[in-house]
Amino acid sequence: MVPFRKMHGLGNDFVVLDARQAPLPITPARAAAIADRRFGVGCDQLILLEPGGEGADVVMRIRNPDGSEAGACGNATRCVAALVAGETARGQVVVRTIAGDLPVERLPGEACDLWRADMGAPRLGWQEVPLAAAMDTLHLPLAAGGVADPAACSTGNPHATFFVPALDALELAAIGPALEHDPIFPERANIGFAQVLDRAHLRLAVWERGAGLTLACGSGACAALVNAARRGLTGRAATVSLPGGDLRIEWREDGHVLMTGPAATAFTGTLDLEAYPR
Ligand SMILES: N[C@H](CCC[C@H](N)C(=O)O)C(=O)O
Repeated sequence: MVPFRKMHGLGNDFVVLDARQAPLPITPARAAAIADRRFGVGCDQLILLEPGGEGADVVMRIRNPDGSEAGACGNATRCVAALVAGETARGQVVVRTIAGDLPVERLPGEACDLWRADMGAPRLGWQEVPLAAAMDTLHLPLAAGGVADPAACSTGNPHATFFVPALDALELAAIGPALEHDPIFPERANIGFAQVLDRAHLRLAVWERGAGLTLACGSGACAALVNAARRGLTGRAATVSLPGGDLRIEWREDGHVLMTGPAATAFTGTLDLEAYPR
């Protein structure tokens, strides 16, 4: 039996497995089976912890419920930092991902601690998102289901942000899949739908690559603020209100994006890996 920790960031939920002491055989098929909400434990992403090494406290690998690996997961970054900080009683944790090292700082709070992750600088070039051809990443020639003209960037994973007048008027589950899989995104993309409430407040819902609609998407909130600021719709800092709650996002003058929000453990348990497909 293998212990796991069920965590979430604003309801974007994770099964966290710990392979820091010994490797765990987690194939894409096994990750998908564990993430299944009926036949497995159920989660938006499966998070595998590996030993950190020089300059990082922990390595965080990220698998979507379809088994695909992602380079970033903002909400899980805060959760993993909270888990490691709880073990070490330190207020700073460096989480290493395949897209880079993310320093996270604990912000002690009355009701609950908040965690501020430095998600690094967004990648704004078409090849960095990536997109299928050279184009202006501020205005993509893409439209579907009543939305059009998104901006795109990478925050360690690919994001497109559509700016819409009324989020509630959209059937996101109807239009998300086709946009996620549009050939303009050679690695697919996370699709954000953002409503600008004022220059310091966005509403956002995200159809996540490999996962579908989630209650929150940390990297998507970072991408939405960056894309909004690039278009002059907001300043360089805003509250991003997602269905699961609020994140504070700041695109610092040095180019780094800071994401501040909560992290929580819902429960712990054990699972029999051999009961899941290899
Ligand atoms: N579905 C995303 C990974 C999870 C991102 C999200 N849960 C977050 O908090 O950033 C992708 O394939 O790039």
